[in-house]
Amino acid sequence: KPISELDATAAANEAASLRPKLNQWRRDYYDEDAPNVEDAVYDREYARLVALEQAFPAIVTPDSPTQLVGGTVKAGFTKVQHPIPMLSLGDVFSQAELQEFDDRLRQNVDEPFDYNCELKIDGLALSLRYENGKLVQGSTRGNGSIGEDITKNIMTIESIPHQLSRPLTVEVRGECYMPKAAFAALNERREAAGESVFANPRNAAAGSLRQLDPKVTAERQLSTFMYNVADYEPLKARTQSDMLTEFDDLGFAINPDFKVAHSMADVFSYIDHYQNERPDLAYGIDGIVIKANPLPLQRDLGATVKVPRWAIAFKFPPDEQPTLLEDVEWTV
Ligand SMILES: CC(C)(C)c1nc(N2CCN(c3ncccn3)CC2)c2cc(C(N)=O)c(N)nc2n1
Repeated sequence: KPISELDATAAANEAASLRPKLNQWRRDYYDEDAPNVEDAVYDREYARLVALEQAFPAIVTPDSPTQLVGGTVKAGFTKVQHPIPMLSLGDVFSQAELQEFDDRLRQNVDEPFDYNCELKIDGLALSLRYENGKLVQGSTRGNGSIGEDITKNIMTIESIPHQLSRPLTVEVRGECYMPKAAFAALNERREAAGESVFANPRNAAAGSLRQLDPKVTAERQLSTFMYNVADYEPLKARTQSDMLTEFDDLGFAINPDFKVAHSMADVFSYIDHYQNERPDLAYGIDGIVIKANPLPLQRDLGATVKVPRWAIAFKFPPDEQPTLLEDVEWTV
């Protein structure tokens, strides 16, 4: 009914029925990173509550989502356009398919080249923009072209430098993840507090990054491994492996387990090694990524609609049953 036809009691009753729904939807959206309702529905119901409370200020309650820190709950984060899109990755599921990727690629490239092998960290892709060496913006990958501005949240992540060792203007991309031990401890805390637990470290990282309140992000022990750049220009590196080393020099966290492969035999032994090593890693991985090592070759080969011709992910079978809390090595 139009607000003008309501009296204070009717308005208070309607508002009282809206609040728990909106609060639950918000928790699902921001904590679980698993929205249970379309943004449009959330926005419509939220707008109705705001209108009711504006028409009848006496019905406002402290737990109303309209009363949250920093004024009204924003229906979402500010959107960010990625000037250079964040690509997806093609994937293969067997060494035979990987060999086909290599055969196909070498048909189009006459000079020999190495691959750089990297662990495929199971987290959330993000992009960090620096101007003259100063961190100015952090954003999620989103759909590759439009992401969310999470600058305030990523400022709380220790492994993300606020100032680079050189005054570069560069946009660096990587993965934000939650280490397995931090994930287990967080779920233990949430379980003890009667809150819902996260299904896996990737959801926990996503939910922790997309918190409206940066103070919550700060206590979630997130970390990063950076692995790509929007534009190679500002860097000295001429290969993927040198770029990772240069990222380290600049102050970024990179995954140390990368390895240059001079043959597919090298790639296969890297895969076998980390397929065995996987349970002992401090963080989740869902495969490995192999990339043509020469950066000029990456540039020349470019990408198809959304995936680079010069890189492919080899996916492991889905993780075995998640580690039961009792089995986790507790780090005090
Ligand atoms: C720069 C390229 C495109 C080759 C690239 N893309 C990646 N990803 C793309 C797909 N991504 C994605 N995410 C969500 C939805 C669709 N695609 C998530 C990142 C990489 C991810 C990792 C990693 N996880 O450790 C890595 N070492 N290297 C990557 N390299």
